[in-house]
Amino acid sequence: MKIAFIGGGNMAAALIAGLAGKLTPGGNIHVVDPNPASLEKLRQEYGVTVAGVAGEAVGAAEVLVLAVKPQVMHEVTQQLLPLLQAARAAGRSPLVLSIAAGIRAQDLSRWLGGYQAIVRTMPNTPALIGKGVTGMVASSGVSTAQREAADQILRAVGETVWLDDESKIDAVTAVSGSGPAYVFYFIEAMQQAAQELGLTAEQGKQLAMATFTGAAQLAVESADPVPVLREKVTSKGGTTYAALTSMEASGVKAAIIAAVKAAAARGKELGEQLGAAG
Ligand SMILES: NC(=O)C1=CN([C@@H]2O[C@H](COP(=O)(O)OP(=O)(O)OC[C@H]3O[C@@H](n4cnc5c(N)ncnc54)[C@H](O)[C@@H]3O)[C@@H](O)[C@H]2O)C=CC1
Ligand SMILES: O=C(O)[C@@H]1CCC=N1
Repeated sequence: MKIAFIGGGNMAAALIAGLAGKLTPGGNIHVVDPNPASLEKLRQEYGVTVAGVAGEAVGAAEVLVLAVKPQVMHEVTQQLLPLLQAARAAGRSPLVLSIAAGIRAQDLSRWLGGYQAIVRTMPNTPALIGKGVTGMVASSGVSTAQREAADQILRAVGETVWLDDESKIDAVTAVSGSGPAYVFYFIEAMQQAAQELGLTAEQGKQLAMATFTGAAQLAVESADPVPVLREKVTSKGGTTYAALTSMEASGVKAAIIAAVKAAAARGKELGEQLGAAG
């Protein structure tokens, strides 16, 4: 499979790490980015071919992964438009796979001259260690083979969840796309509490990290549902009860739910604002 990445930043690097030499040889991956330092790093690590601007190698790819910030997506589509038009004229329609937050497939399609073979995805940063999860939705012009190719690309860095309706991708963005930041925020708070209670930074870090990874793994592996696991930690009148009662009194759960909804609303708003271009 020949894959071209438009944008060679954090998320592209995570995907390339999962793909190069596994799903496809590094030499079959082409990366376009105006930043020479990012390109050189990717070229050295994975043997990918690189370019500062999109050219022939992009037009020749079977999959174009759009991995730039949402704010530059319109400009990038205008650079890709002639290459896709040439591919179409030659009887090919490469799959366009976007990982950008907020950008709607209908806008990508319009910016790309009515192009229909588009898969919109929302990965997350644990993809960097092969533990990502990605929500995905396919436009009507995507073939079964292209859908499978998109799934393979994202499965190279974790799990995939297919959606039947693009409007749900804002919820995915809010839950799992932004989600790692919420977890890191909670870890930071636990570490700060550990230090305020007299533990060293190193001890607080070790305790918080092991608690998070251990509890998350237990939740995945246990036959018990998560609320039951929580109850098993919570002795009546004990320490956990004191902590959870304090959290309830502070409205922590309601605040988390409101925060996730704010992220979903921002995703929708970004889509509407950026979609107005072009
Ligand atoms: N960071 C995250 O947690 C997640 C990010 N995303 C999405 O992934 C996309 C990329 O995000 P990151 O990798 O974090 O950003 P990044 O800033 O690390 O990478 C973006 C890259 O695009 C390059 N670029 C800028 N203009 C370009 C152009 N005209 N042509 C080619 N490349 C160009 C930049 O030089 C940069 O290397 C964004 O749309 C974001 O919404 C999706 C899921 C999670
Ligand atoms: O914060 C953002 O907009 C991106 C999308 C999901 C994670 N980071």
